[in-house]
Amino acid sequence: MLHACKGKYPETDADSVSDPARTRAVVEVPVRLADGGWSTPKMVTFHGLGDGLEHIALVFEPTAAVPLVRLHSECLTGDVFGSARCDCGPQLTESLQLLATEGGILLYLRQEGRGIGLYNKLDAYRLQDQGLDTFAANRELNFPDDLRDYRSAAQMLLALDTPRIRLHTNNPDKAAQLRACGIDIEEAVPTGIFRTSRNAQYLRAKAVHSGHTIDLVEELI
Ligand SMILES: Nc1nc2c(ncn2[C@@H]2O[C@H](COP(=O)(O)OP(=O)(O)OP(=O)(O)O)[C@@H](O)[C@H]2O)c(=O)[nH]1
Ligand SMILES: [Zn+2]
Repeated sequence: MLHACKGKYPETDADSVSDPARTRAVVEVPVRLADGGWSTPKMVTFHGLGDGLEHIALVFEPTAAVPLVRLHSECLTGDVFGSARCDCGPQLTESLQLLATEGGILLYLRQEGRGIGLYNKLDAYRLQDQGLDTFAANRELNFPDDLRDYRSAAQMLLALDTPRIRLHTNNPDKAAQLRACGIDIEEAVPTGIFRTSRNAQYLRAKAVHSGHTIDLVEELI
């Protein structure tokens, strides 16, 4: 049973999520890995996710008793086109390789632009090109710093019978929100730091404004 958690913005989203979700379909999808090999995780869809979005899980078996789990928020520019403005592409590549090697679950969450959507993210990029950092650009567009709410992720984990996890992230908000929804996080396993001259300011802003565990290497910034 899902812990009744209020989510991040209870004032605008009054329903607490306490209803369980259930899996809908399971299909095998062969995916190409960074090392040139292949893996065939199970792609899982769901009924009853609270936010109504088409999130998917990729389950790499065999999973450990306490599996490694990556919550990856959608980034069309980085994940699909390899944009160097952020670190999303390399993080996705890293997590797929790791999960294929040791087993675990990737939740691919349809939270483009930290929840503001693709067009708004591209508007925010234009403001960043004028000098605002990624969080100030959100605020200039009248959005909060980060709109993501992970209640559906908690529902997905419980539907997969995975209430206890090791979470692959540098983002403390992901762990805090999952815990508030009753997910037991045994350990936060940090992701790699994929810093380049093009994304250094983006990584710096994440460390400074949202507490990501990313070392600041000032000479690159
Ligand atoms: N609003 C906004 N969103 C961005 C920007 N750059 C990347 N994103 C989004 O940020 C999110 C990054 O997702 P993740 O990599 O899962 O999350 P994270 O907060 O970086 O945390 P970890 O990678 O788990 O440490 C994606 O939804 C991207 O689309 C930006 O400049 N503005
Ligand atoms: Zn990105």
